[in-house]
Amino acid sequence: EERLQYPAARRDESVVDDYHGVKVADPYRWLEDPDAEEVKEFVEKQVKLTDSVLKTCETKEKLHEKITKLIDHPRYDTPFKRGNSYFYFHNTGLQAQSVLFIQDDLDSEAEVLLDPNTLSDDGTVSLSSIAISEDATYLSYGLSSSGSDWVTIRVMKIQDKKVEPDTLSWVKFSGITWTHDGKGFFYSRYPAPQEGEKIDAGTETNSNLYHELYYHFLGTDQNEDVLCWRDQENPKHMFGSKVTDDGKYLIMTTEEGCDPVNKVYHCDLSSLPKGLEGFRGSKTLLPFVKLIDTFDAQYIAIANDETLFTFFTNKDAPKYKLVRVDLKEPSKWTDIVAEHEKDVLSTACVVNGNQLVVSYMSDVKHILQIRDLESGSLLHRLPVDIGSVGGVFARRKDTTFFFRFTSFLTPGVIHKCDLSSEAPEVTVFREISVHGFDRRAFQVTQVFYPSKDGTKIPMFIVAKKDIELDGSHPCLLYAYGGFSSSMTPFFSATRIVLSRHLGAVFCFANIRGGGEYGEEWHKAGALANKQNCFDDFIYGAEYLVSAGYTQPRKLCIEGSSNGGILIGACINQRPDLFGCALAHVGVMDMLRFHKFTIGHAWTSEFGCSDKEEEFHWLIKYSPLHNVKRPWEQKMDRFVQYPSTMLLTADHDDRVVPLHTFKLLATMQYELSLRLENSPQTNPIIARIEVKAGHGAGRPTQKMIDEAADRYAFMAKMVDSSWID
Ligand SMILES: O=C(NCC(=O)N1CCC[C@H]1C(=O)O)OCc1ccccc1
Repeated sequence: EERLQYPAARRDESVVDDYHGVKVADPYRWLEDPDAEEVKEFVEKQVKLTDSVLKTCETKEKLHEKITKLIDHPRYDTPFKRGNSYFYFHNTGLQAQSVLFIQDDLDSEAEVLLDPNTLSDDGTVSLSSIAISEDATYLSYGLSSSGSDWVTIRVMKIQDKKVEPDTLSWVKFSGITWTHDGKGFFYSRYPAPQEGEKIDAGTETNSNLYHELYYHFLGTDQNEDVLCWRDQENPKHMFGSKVTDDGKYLIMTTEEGCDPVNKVYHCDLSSLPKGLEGFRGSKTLLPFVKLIDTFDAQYIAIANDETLFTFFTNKDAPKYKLVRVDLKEPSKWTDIVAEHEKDVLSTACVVNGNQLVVSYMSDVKHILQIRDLESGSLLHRLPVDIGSVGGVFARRKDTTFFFRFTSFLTPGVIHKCDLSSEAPEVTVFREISVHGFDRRAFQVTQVFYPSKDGTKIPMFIVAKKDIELDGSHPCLLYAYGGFSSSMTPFFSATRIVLSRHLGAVFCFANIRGGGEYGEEWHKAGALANKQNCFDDFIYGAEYLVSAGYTQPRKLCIEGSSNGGILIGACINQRPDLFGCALAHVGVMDMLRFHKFTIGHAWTSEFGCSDKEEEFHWLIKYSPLHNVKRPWEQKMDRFVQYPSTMLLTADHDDRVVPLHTFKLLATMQYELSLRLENSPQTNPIIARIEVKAGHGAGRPTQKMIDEAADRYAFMAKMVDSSWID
């Protein structure tokens, strides 16, 4: 087939860095400036090239239509109580953003409280967080534009839905937590940009440093807010806040990266002589007591009775446990729910006065239990199918709570659990049905295949029932592998369409780096062990081929963000194993990622090229630095890179687009431009979205458009035919 004409991108051979004596060229360094005319031209040419390729992907329109139809079903999230009202999010199907509803009772008329779709004409303003005051008088909410991490906090009076003038800017990576007097709330922010420092809400690449914790008094200007905490000596530190259920304590957590470890400071708000008012206009920080002042474990406060606190922790418990401490005797800790020998404690939430709702992850499936808060002893097991439980928003004073259940073949069920009688009563509160989807046509299998070092890796395989294991099927293999983030079953309308109309098998490999088996599993795929993630994924692909599900030229691999590294590294290491590769918002320059926006927080997972030993970990797998021509390697047969689509967006300030731009230019040059008649005929392209970010808050239409594009590309490249 004809070879693509790639746009030539300038190579500045003069840019060579010295990492601990090792010279590393970075000829596309100029692509790191999103505002440079030359970069805008680069993007324009790449968009044109990609559009020309997408025009030849004939399943695009049909995929778009089928995905739109299947996504167009009403979706609800779990209801939660504040004051005497219930709140829940709902999407009728194709709304750009879900809408927040309020109702007095579960079966009374619900009305719209906040509809983010009215905040922009193209649905690109999204709700990033909400917090309702204790008596449900006020709703404070964070708005983000074009998918950026930057948030503007607003406040609405619930009773008349009037939006107050309060507007808080420069908010990022922030919770919102009200004091129970309803006078205001704690939130986190970054300092306003210095003179001349360009911050334009999501397209800048400046590093986010010197996080601060503030308290905002309702009805005042942001510049009157009380600075509660900051740490000038530790620019990477980030501060979270939570007011306890009894309204008495402010619990502040400090993180310095993405590892599940944090400090815990507490402040007894009732002991402040003049309350928080006493701090207005002063630079004095709040008087915190340091309960935990190291980063050797994670501690999340889940309940307290006066000074007796219950914490969710991984201290000496990589599969997590619940512990208790009296603030008056901070060195005496006792186990309440001991670490399970196999299952990972995932969530714990106090409910019904003195009970706990806890969920465990057992071989990547959730178990739900009710336990006694005081002793931790098991009271009830709640019946849930094989799948994922989420959205448990319980309050100590509620006897009822709701939870969401989903799985690969269950679009989403909201269950209600009533604990008012002796035995819990679990009922279906809302069932999300997807018309035209018949789960009986599909089957889900969980396999445990051995990786390179023999470690058993779980993988979910979803396929139409009774397929022939003759290697003929297109297959989509997805993984993430990092940040102790676990990938449990979830419903994807898009993948159902791929299965039904392209005959695709879709798979999810729970590779190391995730949290599926606790912190050991996470650490086994991080820092010096990152290659385990790639081995796990490669062996998963080999398993799918040897078991007859698919064959290399029909196998498409896909990953996002940290999962984008996975894709970049795997096509570098095994270009022969895949027919297609889709890498979303990947971190592709592992030597420089820590210099941009929040990248510095990821050194806990990847290490940092500033350190010699860690540089040698990173240079070995960094996608940008390991693009090699397979036909020049000692590959045992003629090999080229799979057809590759890199995806990014102009307002992605989590993983800045420069990673994708630099890898794209490098692959197009090394594999094609630098040779006459290169053997690389598989396309290497990028899909660059505008007015979009890392993914959170992306409007439905943009998600459908992107899915249709990338899977039409996949369909063409693995040469799968449409099934009506
Ligand atoms: O950076 C992340 N999360 C990690 C993240 O988004 N990553 C990690 C690598 C690339 C990208 C991804 O995989 O989505 O969130 C910001 C944050 C908040 C609080 C404390 C530290 C950091």
